[in-house]
Amino acid sequence: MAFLYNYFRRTYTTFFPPVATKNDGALRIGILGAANIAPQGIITPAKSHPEVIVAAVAARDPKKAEAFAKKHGIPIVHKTYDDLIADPSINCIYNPLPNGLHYEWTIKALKAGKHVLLEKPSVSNAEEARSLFRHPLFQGPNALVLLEAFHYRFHPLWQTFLTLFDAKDVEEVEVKNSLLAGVFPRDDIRFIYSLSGGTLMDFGAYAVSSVRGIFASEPANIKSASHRPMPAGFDQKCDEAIFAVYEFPNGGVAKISVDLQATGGYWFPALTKNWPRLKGSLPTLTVKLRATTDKSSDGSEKSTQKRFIVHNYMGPHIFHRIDIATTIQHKDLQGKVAKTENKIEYMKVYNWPTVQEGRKGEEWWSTYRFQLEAFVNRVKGRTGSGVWVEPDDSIQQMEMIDATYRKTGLPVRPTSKALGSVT
Ligand SMILES: NC(=O)C1=CN([C@@H]2O[C@H](COP(=O)(O)OP(=O)(O)OC[C@H]3O[C@@H](n4cnc5c(N)ncnc54)[C@H](OP(=O)(O)O)[C@@H]3O)[C@@H](O)[C@H]2O)C=CC1
Ligand SMILES: O=C1OC[C@@H](O)[C@H](O)[C@H]1O
Repeated sequence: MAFLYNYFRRTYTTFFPPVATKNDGALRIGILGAANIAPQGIITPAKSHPEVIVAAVAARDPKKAEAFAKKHGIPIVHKTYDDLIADPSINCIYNPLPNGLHYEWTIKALKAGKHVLLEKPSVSNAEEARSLFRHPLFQGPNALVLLEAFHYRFHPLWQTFLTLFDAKDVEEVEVKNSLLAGVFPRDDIRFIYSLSGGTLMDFGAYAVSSVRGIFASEPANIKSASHRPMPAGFDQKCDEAIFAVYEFPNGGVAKISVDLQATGGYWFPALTKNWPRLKGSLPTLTVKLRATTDKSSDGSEKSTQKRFIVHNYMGPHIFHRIDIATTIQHKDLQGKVAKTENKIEYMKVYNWPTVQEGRKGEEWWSTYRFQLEAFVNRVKGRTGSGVWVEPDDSIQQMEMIDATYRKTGLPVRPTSKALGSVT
């Protein structure tokens, strides 16, 4: 009972947090577009942050912007994105536009002197990423802050998980992310090539980012990559599902399997193959370490194999669990398995044990709230938890996405025209 009470209390507070009194010097954030993700990504997290005010929004249709502002209590509505960026009362921009517009509007915002919290994936491809993250604007003291919003990385679950093993010992990783068919219509921004859509750019970007984090390196080779195309009549340059196998420099292998329109998996497949599939909807990641062997003085051997399963690494504030499974095999002098022991432990992480500087956070903080804390700390020159998505990390992420698309035979997502003009 106490467990259920705590679960509901924590989850309720995540979505309806206490509203903090705003400090003098609070950052004033403007939102580009009345985006679906904005309430979750910035508006709710900002409520409990004493140093953040969501002060303005602009949308292509001013009426839509007005309605959005009214609903979320945003005081300023600008007629255009350019007006929002030019507003001298705004010092930070949240950019949740479709992927294909990330580059253009982020460069414009930075050039106007604003810090930018940029939705993932940062841009359309590695060419854009190099141009953006290595921009001369970031050189010199008091440089602006730009963060690719890989929110899951900022939650203590992810960072604690990474401390449970040494990256060089990882043998196999498997990431499965799927979403049941119909959640996003097939003409959604996620499936429009000119807006840099594609499953690999969406849920797939988390799969790529997480395996890079687990191996703490970039893949040496893409062994295979394939996709399920969009159905006839929809954008054939977009992947509805993506499957890839990567080989890492330590000899380990990662498999990703990501589907944004999952169907089937029921009894009577011929009748049910088009039914939306709920099973497998929780993003799940499995990590198998290389077995280690200890020899005793009498010549017998003990081999230990560890496996971790992380349930819902993408949204741990709603639910998560790490399963730590250990198999120990005792071998006799002839090398025959004399005894096998299986142990399983479960782990949940909602807090940092300590942070170098600043607030530790609350157990009800969402990934987005932890991310906002880190963003503000960086703008204010504080260390905080120390977690960050470094510029080279964002570039390498896009390099791996591009290489995967090439391997499938699909084109790399298109480079923005702004790359040549708004530099
Ligand atoms: N961090 C996370 O958990 C999530 C991140 N995302 C990321 O956020 C971004 C936006 O996703 P989401 O909020 O779901 O998207 P939306 O469909 O809500 O689109 C976002 C904004 O983009 C503009 N827009 C929409 N369609 C078009 C179009 N055809 N052409 C030009 N502009 C368009 C609209 O701006 P306007 O209001 O001005 O019309 C809209 O408000 C993506 O980069 C996505 O990857 C998405 C979901 C979750
Ligand atoms: O980042 C994301 O996370 C949640 C998903 O619903 C969405 O498609 C994706 O963009």
